[in-house]
Amino acid sequence: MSGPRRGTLSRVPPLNLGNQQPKTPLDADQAWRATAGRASDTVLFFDFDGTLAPVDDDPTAVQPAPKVLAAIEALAPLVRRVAIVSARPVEFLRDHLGGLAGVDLYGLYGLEHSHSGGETVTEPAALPWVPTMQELADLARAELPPGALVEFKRLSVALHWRTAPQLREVVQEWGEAQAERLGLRVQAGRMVLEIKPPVDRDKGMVIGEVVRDAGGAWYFGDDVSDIKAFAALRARSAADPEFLGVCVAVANPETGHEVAEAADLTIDSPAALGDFLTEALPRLR
Ligand SMILES: O=P(O)(O)OC[C@H]1O[C@H](O[C@H]2O[C@H](CO)[C@@H](O)[C@H](O)[C@H]2O)[C@H](O)[C@@H](O)[C@@H]1O
Repeated sequence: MSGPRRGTLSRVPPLNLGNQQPKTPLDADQAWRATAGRASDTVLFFDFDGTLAPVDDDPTAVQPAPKVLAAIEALAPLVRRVAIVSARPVEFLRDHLGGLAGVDLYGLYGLEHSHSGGETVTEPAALPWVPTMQELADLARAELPPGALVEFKRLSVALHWRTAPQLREVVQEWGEAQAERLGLRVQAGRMVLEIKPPVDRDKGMVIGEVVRDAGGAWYFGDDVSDIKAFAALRARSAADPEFLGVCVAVANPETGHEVAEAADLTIDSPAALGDFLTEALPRLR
């Protein structure tokens, strides 16, 4: 198994929000020990793609890595809350988490949520944008060259070039021009450009709200959108030195460097995360 390693410290701060506050000075062992003393007051957050599930060419074919779901299910009763925070719709998360109980789901960067198996609630300000997103997906399918993959997610459209990397520039330019034309927002990701409604909601805002009265939190993520979540934990720690925020990057060849720079620890892969969480379990019991 590949264990966690310290994030690399950079002399020149990278251009992201995650490095604006000091990192936690603890290694993984110390961080779990500190968490054990406040487990019932700690929230565990996980991104989905690239964190719980290894990347696949086909976004519909992904599955969580072995051990990950069993470890999360066993951790859930030991901590205050477990939450999955993803760009995927809540329905997709529910279908791909194998009936995981007692876990909160935040989909579409927080535009949707479902608490502990409850109904899915959509941010009302986003709903009027559904027809625009549908039209955008149809237009993308008609206008983008073969090889670009268009993923319609009701309240966002993801334009993928993983299986046709030569199309990166064409897809990005097309997506950015459409976002400007329609007054939408873009979010970069791993070989993907995501186009979203102009509604103020991101992973950082979700995390900021959930940890407001928590004593600690861990966030595991692999992509640039997860850096906003790291920043929310940094901000919470800065406001309250008693709060323990631990930011963990899951390594990858695309966004890995930037995310690791913003994190306290780096884990090699979703499979290694399964081992990491399994080994943490007895420490919280
Ligand atoms: O917030 P996340 O849960 O990390 O979602 C981010 C994006 O994940 C998916 O795309 C990524 O994973 C795909 C499957 O492994 C891969 O083919 C693609 O290249 C990656 O960008 C998802 O399809 C997107 O909608 C999410 O925005």
